[in-house]
Amino acid sequence: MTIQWFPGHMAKARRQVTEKLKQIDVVIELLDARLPLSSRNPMINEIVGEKPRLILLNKADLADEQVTELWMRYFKNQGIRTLPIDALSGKGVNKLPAYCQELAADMLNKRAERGMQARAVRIMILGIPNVGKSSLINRLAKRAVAQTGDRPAVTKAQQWVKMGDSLELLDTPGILWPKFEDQMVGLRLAASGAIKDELIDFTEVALFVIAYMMHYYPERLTERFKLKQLPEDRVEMLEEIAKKRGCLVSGGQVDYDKAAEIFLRELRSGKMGVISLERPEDWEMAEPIGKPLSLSQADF
Ligand SMILES: Nc1nc2c(ncn2[C@@H]2O[C@H](COP(=O)(O)OP(=O)(O)OP(=O)(O)O)[C@@H](O)[C@H]2O)c(=O)[nH]1
Repeated sequence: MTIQWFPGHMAKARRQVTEKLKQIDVVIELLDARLPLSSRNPMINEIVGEKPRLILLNKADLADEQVTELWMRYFKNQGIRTLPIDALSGKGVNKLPAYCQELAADMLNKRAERGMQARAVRIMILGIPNVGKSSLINRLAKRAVAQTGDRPAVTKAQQWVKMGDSLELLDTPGILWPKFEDQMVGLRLAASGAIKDELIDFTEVALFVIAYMMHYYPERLTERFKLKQLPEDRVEMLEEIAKKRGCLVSGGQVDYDKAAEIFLRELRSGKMGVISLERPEDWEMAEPIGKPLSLSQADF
């Protein structure tokens, strides 16, 4: 699904989320474990405010476990609890109810002090498109309440889904936009498959990922493409990939775009192993790896 994120739509999305939040005790912020900050809404702290929050690092099955640990530490330092999960297989999801109960303890205690009846903790899921919100809702509800993947925009009344006696989940997630102002974010989202292929320049995105892998995962490249040594730069690396995958045009020239597309498909299908596309330190670097991509708000 491509969402046309124009300023009016962002304001509307924010209003809708803010409205839903009034009924919520604990917010579940869903991020992509491979690119947590790039898959995060830039105004999330302002939107969520002081409400207790849990960050779920979804698609952890596709991320580098060691890097996921660095991210958990990063968010812990900001006072936010994280849980890596895989919404498809359900791995990690069973810990969620206990975490939500802990985060809602203040609210529950206050109610008890005032002599009010105990009630279920109400939670909702917030995240950018394609991060796995519907997959998680279906997993938590143990049935298909939210549709995943491509679907027409169908509006239906929101409902609470009971999760045991102590938790209630809002069956419609809050959809927010990513950070458009940062072009590196666009590259990471494109690499992860979050942006429609028709809208991306394969070569640009592949060169970004190649540069990243030459730095952090050089042996994956040499092993996958059977190279004795790593080439000098990323363009040479893409040339090698083109040669290995038979992407040649007449006159012996290489077809960069075809090679880039093949490379990205191999990356996304996990053929190069689990890979994280950003690390906390990338956000502190003066010269980021890779070059910017020109994406507009309408591309998401
Ligand atoms: N490998 C892996 N894939 C996942 C996981 N969670 C979701 N996906 C896939 O990611 C894609 C997007 O999942 P959805 O649940 O539709 O995401 P969403 O956030 O509801 O997306 P929108 O409806 O666009 O807002 C689907 O192809 C899912 O199968 C996960 O934990 N691991």
